[in-house]
Amino acid sequence: MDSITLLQEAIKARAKAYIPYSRFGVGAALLDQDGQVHHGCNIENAAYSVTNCAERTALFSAMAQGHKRGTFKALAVVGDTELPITPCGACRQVIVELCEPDMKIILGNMKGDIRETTVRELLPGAFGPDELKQGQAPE
Ligand SMILES: O=c1ccn([C@H]2C[C@H](O)[C@@H](CO)O2)c(=O)[nH]1
Ligand SMILES: [Zn+2]
Repeated sequence: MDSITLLQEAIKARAKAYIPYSRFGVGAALLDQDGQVHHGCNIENAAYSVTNCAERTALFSAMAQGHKRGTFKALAVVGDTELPITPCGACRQVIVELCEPDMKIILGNMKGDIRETTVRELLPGAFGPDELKQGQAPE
């Protein structure tokens, strides 16, 4: 599936956003290794900080369907921004956790601007699963 098609899926996902507070809809489309697309949208909350972004919704939805860390092929994200949307820090951390460093990230806006990047570029120097040493309790 090409980048434009995945971005079009992200636009479809954006229509499902639950955004009573910000009115700022975001859509995400996650391509898995079987060629299936998992939609994500932002889902806000009256307790604002509990809001889930579109990117995390797509990843968590796919994981809940049984897809595994590191098996995803691409993630497209779209919002009504001046420049292609740029994921928040929390989502970057979750993307690093669940996606390979060289996985493609396609960022877009509603005017058709597109920026392609990678997981590695989105969060350089990330603290990820490889940094955790198991079973070493502090002295
Ligand atoms: O990449 C982004 C940036 C923002 N939002 C959401 C969070 C909140 O609902 C609204 C405004 O920040 O947009 C996303 O879903 N993804
Ligand atoms: Zn986010």
